[in-house]
Amino acid sequence: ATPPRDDSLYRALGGEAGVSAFVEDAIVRWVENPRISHLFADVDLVNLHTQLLSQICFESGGPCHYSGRSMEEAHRDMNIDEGQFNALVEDLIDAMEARQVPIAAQNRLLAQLAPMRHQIMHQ
Ligand code: HEM
Repeated sequence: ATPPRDDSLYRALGGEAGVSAFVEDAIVRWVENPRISHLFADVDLVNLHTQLLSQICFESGGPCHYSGRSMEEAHRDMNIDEGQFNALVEDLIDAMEARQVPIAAQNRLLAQLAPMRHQIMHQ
């Protein structure tokens, strides 16, 4: 039997409604951020929201499966540099702050996502 997943981070992020809300808020910020907006110009933002919701749900222990592309594949040919990576993360933090995600939960999620930078940058 598989042990039950620890969904404490998912719950601390506000579950499906909470994650959905801050992901939507973050996407609006990315699209409006002159440092990275050009990368989102031709992107299907509804699909992006769906994929990020399921990825963050999964990564935080929630009852979801991520069935989108690998991080290498999703960010291929964008040649994302460190400044752009940090710009996206700063907007994500602002979005979580605006949606009143507790700081401890913000930090746990960021720690979970940070190691992915190697699969995302310079692809
Ligand atoms: C830890 C950081 C990041 C995570 C977890 C992440 C996650 C994702 C996911 C799940 C998708 C959807 C993949 C799919 O549709 O199959 C995606 C797409 C995308 N990401 Fe990221 N991403 C991150 C960082 C970045 C950065 C730094 C940028 C640019 C500054 C970026 C730009 C994009 C764009 C433009 C797309 C849409 C690609 C397309 O639909 O063709 N991402 N990302």
